[in-house]
Amino acid sequence: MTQPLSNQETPARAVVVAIDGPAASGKGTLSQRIADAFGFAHLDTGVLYRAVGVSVLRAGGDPADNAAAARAAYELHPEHPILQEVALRTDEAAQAASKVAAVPEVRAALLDFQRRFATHPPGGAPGAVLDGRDIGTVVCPDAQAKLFITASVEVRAERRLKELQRRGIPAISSDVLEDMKARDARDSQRAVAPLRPAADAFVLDTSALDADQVFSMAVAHIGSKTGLKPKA
Ligand SMILES: Nc1ncnc2c1ncn2[C@@H]1O[C@H](COP(=O)(O)OP(=O)(O)OP(=O)(O)O)[C@@H](O)[C@H]1O
Ligand SMILES: Nc1ccn([C@@H]2O[C@H](COP(=O)(O)O)[C@@H](O)[C@H]2O)c(=O)n1
Repeated sequence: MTQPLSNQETPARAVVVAIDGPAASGKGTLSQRIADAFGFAHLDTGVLYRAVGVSVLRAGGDPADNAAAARAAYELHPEHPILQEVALRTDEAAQAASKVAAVPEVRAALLDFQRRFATHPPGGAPGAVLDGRDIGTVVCPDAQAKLFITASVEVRAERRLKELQRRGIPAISSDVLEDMKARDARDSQRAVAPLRPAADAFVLDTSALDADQVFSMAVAHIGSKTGLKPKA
């Protein structure tokens, strides 16, 4: 992936909040709320892997083919229209993403863009929230605050099922659960940048917490690490 077009440079060191966790744990919802509350920029890094996976599928390739995946990753750039497509939200895209994500060359190709987003948040924002699988461990190991958001696989599958139903997408409960287990296994067992909490991450099991409770606990943790409070 090539470098982003020049955004306003940020003079002071940007605050970086790393939020990792498995699929449908709620990290995307939390990350956007944290970014809005603190006036930070937000990068959903899963979108990058989804875009690479979908590009390979569209080219008629196999997402598990290292060369095809690496090629698609190097061709991706921050202004690429595929990054805005709703097609990235499908389960097919998620499964393809988790296959290309196991390819070391893909991860290497996407690394600079993610790091530059963290150090130079777009629009001159004073900080950045990045969510994914390896933000606290690999992409931004020096992030000031790291959270690992998780929940039981059954709870996560139920949340995803409800989300699909809300969006009018037909889905079968047992299929959603099996797909989530398969993705969890691929993401946590791969050799490169596997899904796991950083040693210094605040691990939050949200199985019995609603989104507001998770937000409050995350704000308190970020405050304790950075001294920052959300904007009024
Ligand atoms: N604490 C929570 N309690 C109940 N539902 C939640 C909670 N947090 C998020 N959700 C809902 O769960 C679903 C998944 O959340 P979200 O998309 O934020 O997860 P995610 O970890 O970013 O998933 P993915 O990695 O697949 O992108 C959404 O429908 C969201 O509204
Ligand atoms: N930092 C990341 C982010 C994502 N992945 C892979 O992409 C898949 C889709 O991610 P979502 O967050 O959109 O669900 C995910 O299953 C991972 O395989 C990654 O490896 N690293």
